[in-house]
Amino acid sequence: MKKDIQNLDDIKLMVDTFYDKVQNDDLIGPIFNGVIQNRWDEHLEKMYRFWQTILLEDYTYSGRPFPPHAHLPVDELHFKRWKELFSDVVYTHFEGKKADEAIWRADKMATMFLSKILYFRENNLNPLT
Ligand code: HEM
Repeated sequence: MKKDIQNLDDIKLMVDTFYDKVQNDDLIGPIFNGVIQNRWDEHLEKMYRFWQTILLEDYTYSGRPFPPHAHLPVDELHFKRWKELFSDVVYTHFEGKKADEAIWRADKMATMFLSKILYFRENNLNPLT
């Protein structure tokens, strides 16, 4: 039986495994690598803090998640792939309430990011002003 996500080591395993898959994905990998380039360590650190805040209620993240996504060349297909990779990774390693919550939260944020991106794009508005 698998365990649930319980501590920072679990978060690191989830984040490292997920972004490893992301970097090697033919659809979304190039988008991430194009923006992040040689700053992967910094991005991973930030994502540990993000998930630690959400799932462990240890408030180490204080950024604004949406702005870096505002102008990315992405649509529904990219978010679908992101969610597939994420739930594969989470359920490969974990099971339980926190694992389910991670998927649920990611799904809500993906829906929100995509609807904002499309709204601003379709209406020719700048999401960052
Ligand atoms: C196809 C979908 C996605 C793409 C291509 C994408 C790409 C990126 C990129 C390029 C960055 C900026 C890295 C940097 O310059 O430092 C970033 C940051 C981030 N992403 Fe995503 N992302 C996607 C979906 C998501 C989803 C669904 C979530 C929610 C769980 C998420 C959460 C975050 C967070 C929290 C940050 C850090 C924001 C900050 O700077 O504080 N992303 N993402």
